[in-house]
Amino acid sequence: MPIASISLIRHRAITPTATSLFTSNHNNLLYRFSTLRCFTISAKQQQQQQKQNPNNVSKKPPPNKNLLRAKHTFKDYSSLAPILSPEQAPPLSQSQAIGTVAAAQANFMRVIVQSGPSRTADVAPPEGSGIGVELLCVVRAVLKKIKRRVLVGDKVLVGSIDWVDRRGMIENVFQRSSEILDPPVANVDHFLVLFSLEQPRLEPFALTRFLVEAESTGIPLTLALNKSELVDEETLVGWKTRLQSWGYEPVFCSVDSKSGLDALAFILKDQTTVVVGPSGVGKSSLINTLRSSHHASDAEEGDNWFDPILGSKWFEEQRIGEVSTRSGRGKHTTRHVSLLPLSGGGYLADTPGFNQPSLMKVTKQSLAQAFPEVCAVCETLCTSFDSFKLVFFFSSESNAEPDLTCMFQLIASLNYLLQIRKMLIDNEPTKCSFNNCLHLGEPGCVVKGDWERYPYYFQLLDEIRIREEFQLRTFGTKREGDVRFKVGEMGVKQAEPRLEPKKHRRKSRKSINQSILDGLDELDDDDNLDMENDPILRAMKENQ
Ligand SMILES: Nc1nc2c(ncn2[C@@H]2O[C@H](COP(=O)(O)OP(=O)(O)OP(=O)(O)O)[C@@H](O)[C@H]2O)c(=O)[nH]1
Ligand SMILES: [Zn+2]
Repeated sequence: MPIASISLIRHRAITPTATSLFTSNHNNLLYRFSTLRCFTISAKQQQQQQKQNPNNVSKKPPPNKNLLRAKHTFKDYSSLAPILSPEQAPPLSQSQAIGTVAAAQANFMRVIVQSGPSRTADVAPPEGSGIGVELLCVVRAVLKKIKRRVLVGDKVLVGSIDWVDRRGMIENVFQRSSEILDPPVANVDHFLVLFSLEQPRLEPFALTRFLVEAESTGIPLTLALNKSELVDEETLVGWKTRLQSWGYEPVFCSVDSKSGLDALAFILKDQTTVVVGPSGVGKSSLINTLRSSHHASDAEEGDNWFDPILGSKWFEEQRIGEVSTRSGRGKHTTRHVSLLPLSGGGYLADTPGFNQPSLMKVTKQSLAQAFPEVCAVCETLCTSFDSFKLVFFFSSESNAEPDLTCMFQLIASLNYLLQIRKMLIDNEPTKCSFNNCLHLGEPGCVVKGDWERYPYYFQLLDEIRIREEFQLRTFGTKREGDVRFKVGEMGVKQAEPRLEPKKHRRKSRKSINQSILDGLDELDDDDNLDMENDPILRAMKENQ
């Protein structure tokens, strides 16, 4: 604590705005050092600019001594920079490298580093060889203090690397392109929603739940149906037609008869894919088969694109569970997640034990957007709009003389599409008379109940409504993440801990779920609900 107080006093000399950034909260104080880092960077940049362009010297203000002193004072925190942007390539020392967190175990993270400065050839892979090295890393304590969480899938800056013992320390995290909660994985590019046609039998409502959960993240998904050898051709065709009407093109596969696996391997290449689906459908079996050299079509036999630590086992075969003969379900219980490197490039994450999508991120208003069949018209138009942009781009890039007639036609059509798009955006997400329409037969609603999954939509909407009402009572607002983002100095996005009122500790998910269940019981005998005006309750009554 004394160190923090001294820093605060010195910092007061810098600038009044910076002083106001400080609070007495110790966590916040630590976080603010990262803001301070921006000040010191800009002072350095100014100096560099002056060196490069000496004519400008007189126009620039003299270097602020206080800023330089601040830099000196906080040099111990020099690597606590703002979150790094994905394209950023910070200069690396001999003991630093950039890598991907592939697994988390207790206090250690396994990081596969790919890029780094030129290092001694016998301990580190040659630069540009494409071969990664596994390092066992701890997370720098100060990152934990400011709640800059490191997740599996994160791109990280590793420092203090001992290339012989394969140890290092995660010093900073790059900004994520995506983040999912169940299981917690960063930078996911793709979901593989895997179900089996039999053992356990494909259930349309369970499938809908998984699809809705995946759709709600906005991350692209592929739907694959395993154990296809257990059903006849007629069943396959039936499911294909049915799923097409939901807006999906399923990939049929069978780990046992090795069918459909090349198509899947092609789809998964060079992406970080999370495989989701109920227990017992064959997720682990599929992952093991796809990772075996037999199915890495582009990789040479035995070609391991990363060099594991001697004796480490986390990336080896996934455990395959038995299917319980009584329930037809799998028996997995472990809940941990690792990114398993695919030999041809990319990663796969298994999700054992994450068998019930929580739908925590789905709201009443966003639910309809997770059903592709509801906004099918909208999507077709948007897709044609995007391909149109592409055509336009190419024609203007070509070296040939521009064909004016063609160009005018293009512009006219572009205008037309823009108008349609505007119309759609104005009416998004529902195209109904009022934009918070829940499609439950409200006046002016264009979505009728004539689609197969309407009852599922209805059921999920009811579930989400109950949860939202409970959250509103309990937390006063809808729950959001524990970190909020602020655009700081130089437009850099920075994470800031979001503290719960009164308590500075986050409740465990288990206790939140438990309190939600308790609350739901209370809610059932509550008569304060607005029965008259609630569209879901009204529609339920009408459907009875
Ligand atoms: N008939 C048949 N059985 C399969 C196929 N693929 C996997 N299985 C079997 O299905 C059972 C469950 O497979 P797992 O890979 O453990 O399933 P999982 O989805 O990973 O299950 P959890 O780990 O519990 O989430 C195992 O007995 C597999 O041998 C297939 O294509 N056909
Ligand atoms: Zn509507």
